[in-house]
Amino acid sequence: MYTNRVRILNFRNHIDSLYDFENINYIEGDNGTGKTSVLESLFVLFNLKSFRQQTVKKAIRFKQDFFLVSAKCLDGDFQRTFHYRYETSAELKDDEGKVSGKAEYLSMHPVICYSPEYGQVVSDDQDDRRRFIDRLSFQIDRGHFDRLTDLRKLNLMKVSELKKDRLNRAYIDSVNEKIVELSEKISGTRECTAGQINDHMRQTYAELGFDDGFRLDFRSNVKDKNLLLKEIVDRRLLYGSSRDRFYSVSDGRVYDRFSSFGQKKTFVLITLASGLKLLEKNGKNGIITLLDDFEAGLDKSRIERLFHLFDTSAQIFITGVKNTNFSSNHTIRIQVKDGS
Ligand SMILES: Nc1ncnc2c1ncn2[C@@H]1O[C@H](COP(=O)(O)OP(=O)(O)OP(=O)(O)O)[C@@H](O)[C@H]1O
Repeated sequence: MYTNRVRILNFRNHIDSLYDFENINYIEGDNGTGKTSVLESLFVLFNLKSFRQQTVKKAIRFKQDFFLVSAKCLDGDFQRTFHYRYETSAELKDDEGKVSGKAEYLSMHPVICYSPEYGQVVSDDQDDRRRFIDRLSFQIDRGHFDRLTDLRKLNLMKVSELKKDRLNRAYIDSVNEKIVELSEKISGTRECTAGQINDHMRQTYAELGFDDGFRLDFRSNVKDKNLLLKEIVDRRLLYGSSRDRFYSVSDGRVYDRFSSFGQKKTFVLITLASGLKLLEKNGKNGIITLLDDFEAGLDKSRIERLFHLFDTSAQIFITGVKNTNFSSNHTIRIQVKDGS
């Protein structure tokens, strides 16, 4: 996917902005002018959710009823315009009308995104870490998406039964049978994706000559079936893929919090770049990379070496206060500010 032009209407501080893009785009502007929001609008369009810790609805410009993001894209050899409108719910259209089939749409244009607003593998919330691996896993294996949807439904059914005074054990056992089967598959897929990311990461850390070689450590409880009995005693969900956890590990030590900002940012960027390589290896192309506030906190040589990891993407969008490292690329200076 290649985005030629985007129109952003009533989206955060953007009243009605129009931008033309090239291969590598640098979106430059003072703080609060709406640089991140440009990337966010593209992310929302292609991922159907925001990377900020907020629902998409919050992006509607204050005092307005809806937002609209329209993008003229090159999809292989075809020109297509996508429109994502949010009023009370999301509505996605292309030139031919309503776009249906969420899984297919998402798999059509994978997006790799770095933003300080987007926790992913270093989020305090394990749900975000799982989601990061799931997005990559699902790009490789569409079945992963369906299995996650089914598991969510089964877990809800089990939780509602666990809340009842008198339990229907036969019902719980039959739900558990399916949960075990799905969880084993889901956790297996996640472990496999994390393993492949680790292979790329190991290689990248070595190639870049960084000695803080981090990797992802995957932990799952799906082999511990005793937890299914404990759930009945405790009356809460304890078993399955929804409890899978990911940790960042270096030299056998778990880093829940990184003391070095640069080390943490490097780890996230290398994880993302490894995700990009993994998708490419699995035949995905046309990948869009969003690098929000990319240069902040990184020295010049790190910026160059880390950026290089993404240069196979179909299109790259970088934001920053001042374009000093990418001045030979297409620069868009934005001045939206409060839009009033
Ligand atoms: N729903 C909304 N309606 C109107 N304005 C909003 C809304 N949500 C956020 N804003 C404003 O939009 C502006 C854009 O924020 P954004 O994070 O995109 O800026 P930025 O240029 O990336 O800033 P920084 O350099 O500080 O990261 C901010 O001034 C913010 O206050």
